[in-house]
Amino acid sequence: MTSTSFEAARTAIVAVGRWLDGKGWAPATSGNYSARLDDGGFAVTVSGRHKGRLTPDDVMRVDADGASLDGKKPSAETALHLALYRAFPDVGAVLHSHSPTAVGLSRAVAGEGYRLAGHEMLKALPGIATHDITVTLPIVENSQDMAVVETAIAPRLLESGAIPAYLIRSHGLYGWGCDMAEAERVIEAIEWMIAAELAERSFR
Ligand SMILES: CSC[C@@H](O)[C@@H](O)C(=O)COP(=O)(O)O
Ligand SMILES: [Zn+2]
Repeated sequence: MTSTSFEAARTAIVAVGRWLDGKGWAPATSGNYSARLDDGGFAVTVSGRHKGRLTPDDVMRVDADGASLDGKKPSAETALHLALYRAFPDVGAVLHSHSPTAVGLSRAVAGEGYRLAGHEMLKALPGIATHDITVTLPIVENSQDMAVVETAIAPRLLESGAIPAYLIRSHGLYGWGCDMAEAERVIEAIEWMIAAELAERSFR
């Protein structure tokens, strides 16, 4: 499923906000979520709302250019969501989380990516059927100008073996999937692998 009704998207987005906040991955109004709609538009979280306390009214509609269709103010990062829907027609949902572990990794590690290798959890990512693989989680620099972030990440998304996630340094994690369940799985799997690597280092 790559698109859904607005009402179903609202329900799914409210629920995913509660889940991410419960994990500690959506503090202090951070994060934003979206879904592709049947009518060609997109459901996205209203800017500035606490994502663990969303109501259906905190989920709004935008067109493919990000213009508000109901007078509300869309997420400041709507352009990053729309870029993913444009690049991948089979993407149905995009999630953005702000976990301390993922952000800590992005600050501690220099360079343009972080390699994840050998984890059984890699099989939670779409298209991966073995632990015996190395993937790169791209890291791009943060900017308040979404066009700058989008330009930095665009070529990385199309690399061979690219995974459906990236980190913005000192900011947070983006993950996506064909539907909300797959996007949740991607975020949860990446977060888990980052936490596992942190645990591994602490044991050494
Ligand atoms: C402390 S709020 C973090 C924001 O600046 C931003 O990064 C974010 O994730 C939420 O912005 P929003 O406009 O509510 O979608
Ligand atoms: Zn953010």
